Amino acid sequence: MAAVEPRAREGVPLLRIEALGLCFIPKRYALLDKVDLEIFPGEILGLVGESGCGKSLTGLACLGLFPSGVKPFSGRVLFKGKDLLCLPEKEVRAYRGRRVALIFQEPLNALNPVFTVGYQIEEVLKLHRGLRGEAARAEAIRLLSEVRLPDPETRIRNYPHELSGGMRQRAMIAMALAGEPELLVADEPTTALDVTVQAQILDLLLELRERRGLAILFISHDLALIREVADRVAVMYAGEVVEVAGKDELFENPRHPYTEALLSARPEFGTRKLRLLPGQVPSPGKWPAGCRFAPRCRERELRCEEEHPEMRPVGPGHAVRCFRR
Ligand SMILES: Nc1ncnc2c1ncn2[C@@H]1O[C@H](COP(=O)(O)OP(=O)(O)OP(=O)(O)O)[C@@H](O)[C@H]1O
Repeated sequence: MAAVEPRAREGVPLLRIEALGLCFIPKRYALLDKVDLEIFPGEILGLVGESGCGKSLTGLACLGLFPSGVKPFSGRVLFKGKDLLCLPEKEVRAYRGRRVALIFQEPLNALNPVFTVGYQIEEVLKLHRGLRGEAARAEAIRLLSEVRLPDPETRIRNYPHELSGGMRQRAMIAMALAGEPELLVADEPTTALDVTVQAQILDLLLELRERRGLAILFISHDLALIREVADRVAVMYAGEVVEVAGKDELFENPRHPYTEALLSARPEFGTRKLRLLPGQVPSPGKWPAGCRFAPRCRERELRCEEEHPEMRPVGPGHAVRCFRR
């Protein structure tokens, strides 16, 4: 796999999430609370945390998408300074796919089984770039070869079920690129793939970032993967970001006890031993009043159980939500 050079955060963020809170309306409890994130042009931001921490909801929010029953109750989602939460739905639709695109674990959920791969990519080209007929077909073939789908002239006539898992993932990436987005939200994009195909898709994403200057929000529960691709990393726990830092800084100098625990929960090299974190992420609606990680934290003190910590800078580009670090 190609080595990734760490990047400096340059200029103004492409996307800035500010104090975003999401509520599950039927039960009236928060799913995300005061989430802050910045994604800079051309960078890969890794978003990591255990299942249920809120990674996917944060990823969807980058597209101004909220599952049914889920509504924002605070904050802003600014793309180049424009708040998606305040735009009329028509404008948000034009933004989705054109400015920001989404790929996820299961391409069969993104690709429609009754249309050919080519037809579906051409539909995006028509919608977002006004391409039709021969021009659209030629561009669809070019996109499929850009994502290294073998024999794109033939594959374009295939239905999704006629492709292997890795090929479908490539076709979904080609569809995501069709609107020429500046940001790609990749939600566990390689989790369902076997290890070899996984490495090929990661390489492809790195290549696309180089060639297109694409920024990527790379969501994964797997820190080893994040380490391969990300420039910076944000760690989520129970609906909030608890640590953010440059990749090397986070891996070499983790500050939050949760980040440390996640790092030590990785399988040790050459063994199959996995040190698991005791306890579970508290469910939404059952977050403790103080630090949400306190019940699982060996270093907790009285203050951690009583007060909710805010994010605090601890070094250049490094912030942590912990009183003790
Ligand atoms: N449509 C929904 N309605 C109600 N609750 C939801 C909905 N979607 C997500 N949640 C809840 O919000 C919390 C965060 O979910 P999210 O899918 O963002 O977590 P995640 O970190 O991506 O986890 P995973 O890795 O398992 O996908 C979870 O407790 C989940 O059960």
